[in-house]
Amino acid sequence: MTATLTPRPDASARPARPVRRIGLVGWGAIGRVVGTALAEGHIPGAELTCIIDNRPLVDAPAPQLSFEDALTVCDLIVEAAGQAVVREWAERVLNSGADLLIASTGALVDPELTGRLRAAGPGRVYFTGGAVGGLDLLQAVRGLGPLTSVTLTTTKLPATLHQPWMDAELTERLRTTTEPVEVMRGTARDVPVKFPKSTNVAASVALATGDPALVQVVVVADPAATLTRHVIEAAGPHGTYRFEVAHRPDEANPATSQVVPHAVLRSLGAVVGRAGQIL
Ligand SMILES: NC(=O)C1=CN([C@@H]2O[C@H](COP(=O)(O)OP(=O)(O)OC[C@H]3O[C@@H](n4cnc5c(N)ncnc54)[C@H](OP(=O)(O)O)[C@@H]3O)[C@@H](O)[C@H]2O)C=CC1
Ligand SMILES: O=C([O-])CC(=O)C(=O)O
Repeated sequence: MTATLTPRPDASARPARPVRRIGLVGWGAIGRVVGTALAEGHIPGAELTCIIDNRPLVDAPAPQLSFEDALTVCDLIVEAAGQAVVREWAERVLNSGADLLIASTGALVDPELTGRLRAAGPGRVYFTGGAVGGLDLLQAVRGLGPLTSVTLTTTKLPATLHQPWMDAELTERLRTTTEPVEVMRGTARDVPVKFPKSTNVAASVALATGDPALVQVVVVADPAATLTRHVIEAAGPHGTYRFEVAHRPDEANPATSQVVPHAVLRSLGAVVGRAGQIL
């Protein structure tokens, strides 16, 4: 085929990419590490413009703003606060024109919300792989056709899995067990809602593999789990896949693995990346 193609404008004539103005939601286990790294200039092309958090902050390296005010000054919001924030704010962020990077992926198993987010804009929505790996490969495998089975087994310290909806017997079992206890078995549609601060990974696997109902999730409380474990096993006509990670939990918030803020920074680096980096 022959075609007459217009030459690309000279690079020097193109405007330089503006530094992205980041609004960080959540100054907790994830947010403090992300915000400190941003304030120290570790992510080329991104500056920490403001922080949004429920509590008054005394030690923050950027001004604390309300969500409404943040949307008037930021062009990329990084969510590290919780699923409720995604439900309440994601659509407004995108409609304001800002992009959104989500850590609390569990909110995204709700098809009504994801439908609204797909229709919103001009902002774009991104999610971080967070505590699990292999998602890029699982996304690529979908190009070959659907997977036939996906399982995630998450094992954590019992205290990080206790939930207000649990009955007295299960609560006591989690408090006293000396052995692993299976606390829930379900799909990625159901599990992240039941453990909103500790099984977002199930939703992340579902986002990568394309169907929350296909992802079988087993949640295990193990008093010996000084490392948090996530095992993803998937199979389809084109191959079989297994990814296993074991993370040291954050000291202040052991529901969250220490690696997660660094996964957020890695995702952010890819979104805002500059010439001079291999992305
Ligand atoms: N994708 C993944 O692999 C992972 C995702 N996550 C997600 O990230 C979230 C944050 O994790 P982590 O940093 O460990 O949690 P933390 O509880 O340590 O910190 C969350 C911070 O956000 C604040 N916050 C909560 N709701 C709001 C709100 N509506 N507006 C402003 N601030 C708010 C909290 O304040 P307060 O305490 O007053 O509510 C707290 O300061 C988790 O809830 C989970 O959903 C976590 C781990 C892994
Ligand atoms: O940090 C982790 O290991 C996983 C986690 O809390 C989550 O997925 O919500």
